[in-house]
Amino acid sequence: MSAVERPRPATTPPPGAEVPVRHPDAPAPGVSLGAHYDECFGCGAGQPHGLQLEARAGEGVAVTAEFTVKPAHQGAPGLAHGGVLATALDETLGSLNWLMHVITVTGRLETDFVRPVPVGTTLHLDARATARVGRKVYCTGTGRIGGPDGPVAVRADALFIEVKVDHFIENGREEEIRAAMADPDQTRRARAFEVNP
Ligand SMILES: CCCCC/C=C\C/C=C\C/C=C\C/C=C\CCCC(=O)SCCNC(=O)CCNC(=O)[C@H](O)C(C)(C)COP(=O)(O)OP(=O)(O)OC[C@H]1O[C@@H](n2cnc3c(N)ncnc32)[C@H](O)[C@@H]1OP(=O)(O)O
Repeated sequence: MSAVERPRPATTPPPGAEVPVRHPDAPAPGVSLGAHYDECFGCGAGQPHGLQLEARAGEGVAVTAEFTVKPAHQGAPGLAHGGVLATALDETLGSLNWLMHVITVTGRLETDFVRPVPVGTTLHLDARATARVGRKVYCTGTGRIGGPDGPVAVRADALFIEVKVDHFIENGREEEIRAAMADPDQTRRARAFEVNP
């Protein structure tokens, strides 16, 4: 099959896709984004074994983040589990929502594991949105070890799909949805994504 006939990978934007736009009210570069949900396994402080990943706004539609691998994140002895590293990328890519003021969920996440990541390592992550087509946001990210300019240990290309807050209200377990809706701070955070003039 020639390159022309081969189907385009789902994470590769089609020609003519829109360039993602930074929302005018997006947090300034360097500002910490905080957790979108306190119980989130990726970023919430309420999950002791979670990643507790901390993301900051970057320039344009980009973010940076750090995550330190804990003993609870092992796959092989002394090494991070690949699924945990994919979660770190997923969470960092998901944080791009704050920059565009949209709510998106992961549709597809393609991850390359390039180097093993030992327990105790701080993974320096970055992500940027590369294209938008309708509800689809194309994005890419890397995780480096030894510093923000260190070698790449993991990388991912992803396709996120825009949803409304109802996506969570209709699909989440009632107990947690009720608690989230009763929490004014949570409602404020969800609104910050949805207001998109
Ligand atoms: C007040 C209470 C509220 C509390 C809420 C709290 C906070 C909310 C705020 C923010 C939270 C949001 C994000 C958090 C950030 C980071 C966390 C990490 C991110 C995640 O971890 S998030 C969890 C994992 N994620 C899922 O749980 C998704 C499960 N899934 C679905 O819910 C559906 O599947 C959905 C909605 C994705 C699509 O469903 P749908 O019916 O709406 O739309 P449809 O299928 O028509 O797709 C439309 C176009 O996307 C293309 N498309 C879709 N899926 C594709 C795929 N997989 N590959 C290639 N293309 C795909 C189609 O081909 C079509 O393309 P086209 O338009 O070109 O035809």
